Amino acid sequence: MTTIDGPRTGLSNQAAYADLHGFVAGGVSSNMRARGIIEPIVVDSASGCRVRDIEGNELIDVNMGYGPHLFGYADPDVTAQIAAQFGRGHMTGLPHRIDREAAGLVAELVPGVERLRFANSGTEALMSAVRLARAVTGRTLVLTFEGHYHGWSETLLRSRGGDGRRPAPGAAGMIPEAMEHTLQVPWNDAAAVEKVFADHGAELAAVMCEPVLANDGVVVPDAGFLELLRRLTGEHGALLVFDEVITGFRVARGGGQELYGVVPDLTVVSKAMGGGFPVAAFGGSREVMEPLARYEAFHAGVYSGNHAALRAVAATLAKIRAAGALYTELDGIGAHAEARVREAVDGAGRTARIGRVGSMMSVALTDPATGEVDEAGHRLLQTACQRRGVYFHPVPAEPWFLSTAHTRQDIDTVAETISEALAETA
Ligand SMILES: CC1=C(O)/C(=C\N=C2/C=C(C(=O)O)C[C@@H](O)[C@@H]2O)C(COP(=O)(O)O)=CN1
Ligand SMILES: Cc1ncc(COP(=O)(O)O)c(C=O)c1O
Repeated sequence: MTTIDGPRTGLSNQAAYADLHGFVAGGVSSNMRARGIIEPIVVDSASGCRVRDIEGNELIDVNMGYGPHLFGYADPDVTAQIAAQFGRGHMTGLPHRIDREAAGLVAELVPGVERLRFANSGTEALMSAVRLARAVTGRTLVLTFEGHYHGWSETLLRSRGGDGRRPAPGAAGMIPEAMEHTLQVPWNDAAAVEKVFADHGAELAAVMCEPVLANDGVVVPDAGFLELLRRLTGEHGALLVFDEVITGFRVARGGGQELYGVVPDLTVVSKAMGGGFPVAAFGGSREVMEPLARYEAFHAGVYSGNHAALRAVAATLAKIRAAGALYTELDGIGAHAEARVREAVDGAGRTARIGRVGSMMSVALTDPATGEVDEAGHRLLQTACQRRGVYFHPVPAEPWFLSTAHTRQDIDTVAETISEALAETA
């Protein structure tokens, strides 16, 4: 029986990460996550709000795996149930008794979901949601917003900006025509949205957004903006799609649509839904999902809705549903973090842009003269903090994701570390 925690190799983080590059192209299986590694760190284990690297260092983590862990790493309630499912068979490819419980919980907690399909990742779910919107409306055009990330599929991986608001493909190897059916406008730009509908209203299959932008720092919708999207899509026969991969079960029990009281036609959820297990879902009203119920629209995936994933969903959502004061608690932790980080930055005579909704918070050092994000200064701060036992993402666009595992003392330690690091990097 091989143990999962064999003896440490004795390699340094640097040496182990260099070795890893010999086998995993880029050292990590995501370009997005490769940006998160300036000073190499190779994890040995994680629990609560801490990761331990292979050198034996323990760090307080506020990136927390990019958002799935409302209750911290290795939550015993969820992990015990997933482990038990593996012991009972976790992938038969057949309908399972856990399917009803998991789907029922999503439908109960998310206002806009009556019926859904499960998938393995947010990218898959969003790709499928857009395909369904095109099938339902018979149209192809999709309106997106700058900075909003909807995964890396062929028609959704966009660059910023774009002539005439048509973005360029976001990666090498994408077909040049990949964005032919995609428009993009700045977030919170009501005039630009109105113009798109004036010019293309009859062609639009969908308008897609993160109800709270979380991939370009945390930027909330302007008052009335989501309502504008809801009104215009309704008037023009387009579907409103909320990408709640991050905000779902994070900013409120029912996600951004509950927090802001705007219900989309299609919702995509992932991350917090599975408590860190890879799983996603897209869903909407019975009517919108009917083409899939009749197999007239297409979605597949041999692992979609596998029993381990749905056990993770059922365990996580049952815990969320039962925790009456969860979002008050998470907001309290976030407010404490915001206050202490502001104190640390002010105390160092520096400036920062902080955006926060509940336990999701972006912190970006800024140039006091221009107010623009100081990317280089932020990276220096991040490295200095990581050396002192605190990990946050070196790219300021990536939010902090706090959890019930973060105590006030942990947050105070993070803020004190930032103070020390700012003094060092002044
Ligand atoms: C709002 C939103 C997301 O934030 C999102 C994924 N987010 C991230 C993906 C990362 C990665 O590919 O390693 C890490 C983070 O940059 C980011 O949170 C996705 C794609 O989900 P997935 O990565 O599961 O295919 C869709 N919508
Ligand atoms: C040969 C082959 N390629 C691709 C896929 C798609 O993989 P997934 O279902 O994980 O998306 C499958 C799934 O059965 C397959 O058999």
